[in-house]
Amino acid sequence: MPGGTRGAADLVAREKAYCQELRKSGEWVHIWRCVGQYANISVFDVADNEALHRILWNLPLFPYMSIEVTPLAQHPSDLLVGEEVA
Ligand SMILES: O=C(O)CC1=CCC(=O)O1
Repeated sequence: MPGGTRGAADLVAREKAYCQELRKSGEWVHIWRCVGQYANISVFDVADNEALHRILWNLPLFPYMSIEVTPLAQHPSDLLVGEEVA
């Protein structure tokens, strides 16, 4: 990473602020740490592929990440099926 330790710390701080902004807006629904790895699993609720692309592209750590995207659909056994989800 450019800027050594201080540059890395700045990027991580910007990543956290960006994440928290999107958590508050509701587009970044979950973020979980993968145990024993510097990795996370996140769930996004976005309008379309373009919205997800914009979010990921603008991640401060994006240039240093490996990202795998798995589109999800509602499961028919989900207790929330048929209910209005806020
Ligand atoms: O620490 C990570 O997994 C990278 C990251 C993404 C959002 C955030 O706050 O940190």
